[in-house]
Amino acid sequence: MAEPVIEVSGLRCRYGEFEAVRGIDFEVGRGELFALLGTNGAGKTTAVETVEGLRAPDEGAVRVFGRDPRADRAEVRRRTGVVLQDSGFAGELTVLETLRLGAALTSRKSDVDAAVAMLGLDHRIGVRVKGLSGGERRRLDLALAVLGDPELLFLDEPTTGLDPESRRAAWQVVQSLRARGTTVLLTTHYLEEAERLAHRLAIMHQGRIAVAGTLLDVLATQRARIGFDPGPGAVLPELAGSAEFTGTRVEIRTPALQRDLRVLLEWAEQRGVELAGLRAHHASLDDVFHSVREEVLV
Ligand SMILES: Nc1ncnc2c1ncn2[C@@H]1O[C@H](COP(=O)(O)OP(=O)(O)OP(=O)(O)O)[C@@H](O)[C@H]1O
Repeated sequence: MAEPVIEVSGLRCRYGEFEAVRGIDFEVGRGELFALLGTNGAGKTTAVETVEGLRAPDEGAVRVFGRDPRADRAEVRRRTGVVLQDSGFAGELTVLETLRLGAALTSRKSDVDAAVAMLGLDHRIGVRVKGLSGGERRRLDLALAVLGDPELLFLDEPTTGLDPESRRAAWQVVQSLRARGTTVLLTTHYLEEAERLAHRLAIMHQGRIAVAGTLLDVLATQRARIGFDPGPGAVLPELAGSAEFTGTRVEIRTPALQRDLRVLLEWAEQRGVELAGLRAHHASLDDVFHSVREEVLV
């Protein structure tokens, strides 16, 4: 991995007696987009707030740029952008005034025009913030966070509440940040968002990381699926996976997708039959998430 920008080891966080984060480890390398997913109440916000230096670990260690984000808050903050759920700026200010205020508050050299252009807000700069749509507000939040081109960006559920079109527009912005080499820690409830944007991801459940890695690593924790209609009285060949019949259709869950598919295609070829309605695919992130929630992977 590239030089780590975020290092979390053995992190535990408690609220009184309740342990919300129960010993998690992860690293985010320079230029990497790392997505933290999880079931409700899994501990994502608590973990990210600790990385942001907003709360102290009860146990374990957090390093950002090799520093303690609380003890060296000024230095870490100078190199970091944060997208909050709501920027909290006054609704009476225009978009341009808000961005200028944001630029004045960051110690990095900020290019307001570049942020406006990147986020496609050019035609809205004279509009008061209270007159923006939800999607435009989120883009303004993003524009504020990318002022001064931070090395590290925390994106906390950046597309929550957006319609599909605004969500796609926000993804484009995140993709351009990714292309520029900005390191990003993203938390999201949208599996598709993580699937499209993240280099690596982790799924948390009840304070622990249940599964982590590249998308392929994570998908490989679940069996792939092959489904087709074998026709009446068919006896399937021996497969690595297990078959389950529902009506006329058979569903095979297999750890060896390519091998079982080859065996089935050869079998069909020899019998001179079509595998009607054939579908073969790796597990989806949704399958993995479901297994985590059902605690199969914890
Ligand atoms: N201030 C608090 N006092 C007591 N318990 C808290 C506090 N904040 C969070 N918790 C509990 O800690 C656990 C983790 O919460 P956290 O907000 O970190 O999870 P999350 O993964 O971000 O959840 P969600 O996806 O639902 O927003 C939850 O069970 C939550 O109820």
